Amino acid sequence: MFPLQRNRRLRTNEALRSLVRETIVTPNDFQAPLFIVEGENKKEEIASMPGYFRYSLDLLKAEVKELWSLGIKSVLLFVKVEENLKDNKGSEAVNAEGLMQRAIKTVKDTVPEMIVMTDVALDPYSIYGHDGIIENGKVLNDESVEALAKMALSHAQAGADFVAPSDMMDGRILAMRQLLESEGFINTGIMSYSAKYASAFYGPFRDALDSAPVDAQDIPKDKKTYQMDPANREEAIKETLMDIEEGADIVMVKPGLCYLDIVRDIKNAVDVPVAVYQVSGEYAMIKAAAEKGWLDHDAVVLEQLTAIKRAGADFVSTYFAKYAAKLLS
Ligand SMILES: NCc1[nH]cc(CCC(=O)O)c1CC(=O)O
Ligand SMILES: [Mg+2]
Repeated sequence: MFPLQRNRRLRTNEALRSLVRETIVTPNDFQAPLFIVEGENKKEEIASMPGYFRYSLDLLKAEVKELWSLGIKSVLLFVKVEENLKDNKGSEAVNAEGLMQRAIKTVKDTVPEMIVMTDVALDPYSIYGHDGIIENGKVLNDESVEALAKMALSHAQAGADFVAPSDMMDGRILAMRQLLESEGFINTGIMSYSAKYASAFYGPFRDALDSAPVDAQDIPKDKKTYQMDPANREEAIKETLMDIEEGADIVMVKPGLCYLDIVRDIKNAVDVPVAVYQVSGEYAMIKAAAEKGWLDHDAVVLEQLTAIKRAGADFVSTYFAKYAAKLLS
């Protein structure tokens, strides 16, 4: 007797494998997060993210040109805010001459076609390292939403193509959409971090921006009252459907690898593009294991990006964007 199906036949050689391959990853699938710092001629490596840097605006230009030349068509901007500019309300976030607002203009002036998305959350601007305003030991929802909507408007005014609220307050997408519409920014999109988990994988990011929740009395030690419980699945669909109803153009699942079941659930449930954020801790894990010689760095990078896309991501925000684009070229 012979086997009725010889599945190995389709795996005989690379030509055949590539013919029947279900998921192809290209630089079109990547969005590059960028960390920006005040000053000149600065390219600072982030200790817990080897090979990843914070750039001052002058050096940002060359980086953005290189990304574009490699086929990466979108960036997601984050700023490291000077300590003396931080307060509880994130007042600096709406400064028309602030670092973010100048960064948006710098990117658009350098490569006008580059799609610029901006992180909207108060944590880099907050003396307490929280995404919203704090009062009596609690993160206020509605007051924070009001501040976040103004922040989004300020980014739109500076020229952002999309704002990307990462704060997980309730009702912020509706508030942002309404404010943007009423101010004439009808074409500014919203990419909502709609299913964002209270994950331990954000540590290196908080090092990069010096934005971790501070350890002080009456300040919440973590973000569990607004970011989602990693144990929850159904809730991710509820959160995401609500954000779409409120006006989100793109929804996001974050982090990536531990949440690919959520990615597939959401891909099946919605008819808008689904983004996935492969976060800083995921980057750091691969770097650390590769540094020790325990994993094949390049193979693992491509395998993870392929897996995220296979799970249902329409694109991936990834610190490997530039590197993987080079690998693929
Ligand atoms: N709200 C800000 C924000 N936007 C993206 C990340 C994490 C990204 C990463 O780890 O790569 C965070 C940190 C956090 O929520 O604490
Ligand atoms: Mg929500």
